[in-house]
Amino acid sequence: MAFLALDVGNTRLKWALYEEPQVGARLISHGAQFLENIESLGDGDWSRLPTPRWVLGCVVAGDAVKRRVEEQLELWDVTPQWVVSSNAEGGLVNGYDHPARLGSDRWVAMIGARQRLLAHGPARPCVVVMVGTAVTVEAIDTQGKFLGGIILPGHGIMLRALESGTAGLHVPTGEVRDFPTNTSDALTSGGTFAIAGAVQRMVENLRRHCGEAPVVYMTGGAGWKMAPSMSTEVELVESLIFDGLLHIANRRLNLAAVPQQR
Ligand SMILES: Nc1ncnc2c1ncn2[C@@H]1O[C@H](COP(=O)(O)OP(=O)(O)O)[C@@H](O)[C@H]1O
Ligand SMILES: CC(C)(COP(=O)(O)O)[C@@H](O)C(=O)NCCC(=O)O
Ligand SMILES: [K+]
Repeated sequence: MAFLALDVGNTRLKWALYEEPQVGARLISHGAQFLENIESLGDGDWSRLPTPRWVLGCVVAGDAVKRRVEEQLELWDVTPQWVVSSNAEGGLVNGYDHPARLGSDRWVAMIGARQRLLAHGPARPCVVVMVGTAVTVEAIDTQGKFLGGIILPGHGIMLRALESGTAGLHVPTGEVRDFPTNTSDALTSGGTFAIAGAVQRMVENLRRHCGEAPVVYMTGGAGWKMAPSMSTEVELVESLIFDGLLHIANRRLNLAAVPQQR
């Protein structure tokens, strides 16, 4: 009874097909598609998959993109479910002023992070960094309360903003250097340090608040590029959103399977 998990961000749709909607289920297949290529999924990558019985996803790319994804899902006789951030789910309490306005990708990644943390040891504070189109850095306390988080531009947006707002910054990608001595390295290092510095600051905020050093998990399409340049120890977990979706599906479907009380 295959389960398809979807993560639709502002740049790419990521998908993963599991043998069942169960934590620890075997991964059958996975992939990613830029949003402009969504229409190729139904006749392409997805046409070769075993039919999923359940589809659960998070989408932050807007309603038009969501509809385009749903069109591709018509390949199968399955109604997708989309996560909406709530007051509490999967061991997390949502401290956002308006919980439903929290990006569902952020919520799902935090659920994946909290479950991972508890599976590996005693409860601790946790920072979750997602490096995608935008970068988000979330703070979760020892009890599993999401205290709040920050949103900053991703590498690509920072560079495009600088390119479009100046005359002299059209240069190839550079290297991350401690002391950059050319424009390319200055831009690449600037973006990287902006993200690394923001993470460092949130780690300090959370350590001060909880009185204990947090675990830091990092995920997102550009996480592998950022991880080596962090000033604090981070664990790169590419599957954080899918882990969260599996956990949510597992809980929801098991609850649904409990016979109704009469
Ligand atoms: N193979 C890749 N293809 C495209 N973008 C990539 C790739 N690897 C890393 N990236 C970077 O990751 C970012 C997109 O990450 P992703 O997690 O897909 O974002 P989102 O969830 O916002 O769609 C891009 O800004 C790009 O810089
Ligand atoms: C912050 C985000 C833009 C991140 O998007 P992404 O980089 O994953 O494409 C997305 O989670 C979003 O639109 N959030 C809604 C606003 C909020 O979380 O406060
Ligand atoms: K994302």
